[in-house]
Amino acid sequence: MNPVETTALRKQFGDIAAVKYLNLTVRAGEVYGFLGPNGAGKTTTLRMLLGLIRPTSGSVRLLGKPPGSLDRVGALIEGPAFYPYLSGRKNLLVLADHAGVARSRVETVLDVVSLAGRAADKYSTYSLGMKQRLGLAAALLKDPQLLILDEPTNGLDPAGMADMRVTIRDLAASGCTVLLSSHLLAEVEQICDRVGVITDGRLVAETTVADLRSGGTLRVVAHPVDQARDVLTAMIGEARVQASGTVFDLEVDPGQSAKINAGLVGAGVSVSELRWHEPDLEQTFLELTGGARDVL
Ligand SMILES: Nc1ncnc2c1ncn2[C@@H]1O[C@H](COP(=O)(O)OP(=O)(O)OP(=O)(O)O)[C@@H](O)[C@H]1O
Repeated sequence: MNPVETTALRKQFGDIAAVKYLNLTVRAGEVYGFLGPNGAGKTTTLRMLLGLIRPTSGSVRLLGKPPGSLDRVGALIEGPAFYPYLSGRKNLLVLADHAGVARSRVETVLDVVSLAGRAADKYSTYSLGMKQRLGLAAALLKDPQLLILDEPTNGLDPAGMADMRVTIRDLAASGCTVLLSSHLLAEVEQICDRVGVITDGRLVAETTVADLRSGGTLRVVAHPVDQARDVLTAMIGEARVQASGTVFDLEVDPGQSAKINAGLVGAGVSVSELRWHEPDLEQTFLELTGGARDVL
């Protein structure tokens, strides 16, 4: 059983089709990044997953059940409502009592989000990052198997973002499955195992972050060009040689660079550059999201 499964999930707001036939699968134990530009349909999807709004059609299974009052799902989706005049700790105690969770759990979750040192201070004195961490602490009270986080680092400064990333990875390492949305490619790349790219309500790609990073080329600058092309074609085949002037991009493993260099030099070709060229993730995402620059 996958912790999250949607089938042909769709949401229509009047004339706006916010989510279009979405099939989403989040596997147990992974951190899944739901990446898309502003307005792509991420929040609408997460709200449907949590049963906060009803899908127009299609279905949702969370931990094998329809959405609703699931004890083992934690969420940070809309800015959580806390009492400004109570401390962080007192706010969590109120929530714990309301949810029937043991009060001792409050200290545990304060530790997990590194807020124990400021837990006695009033919520109204917290920075945005601390407010966000308290929101996460609240989502963790019921010791969830699945965490659903909508843009968990939105509005945080770089240090706050880094803290939040570490906390999320730690939670995943302790066995919690995490689904988070983001409009930042770099963030998803750093925290997630797999990524689903959504744009205009549709899932346009789903892949592992490892796969995204693979697939670079060996870049060679060599001349005379015609002779270099002949040697390279003979060595690895025409289909794996892309040429632009004296620059060749070769679809080979990085480990083949020494052999290719030796082949070229041995044939009397002069090699002035030979280096591994990483795949251009930004370009890939621009293409996938129709040029939406706010994912970068
Ligand atoms: N309650 C609503 N009524 C009408 N339209 C809505 C409503 N909620 C969302 N939409 C529209 O649905 C589309 C998807 O919005 P959604 O908030 O899900 O996107 P998002 O990917 O989460 O973007 P953001 O990062 O900006 O929140 C947008 O065009 C939005 O204007």
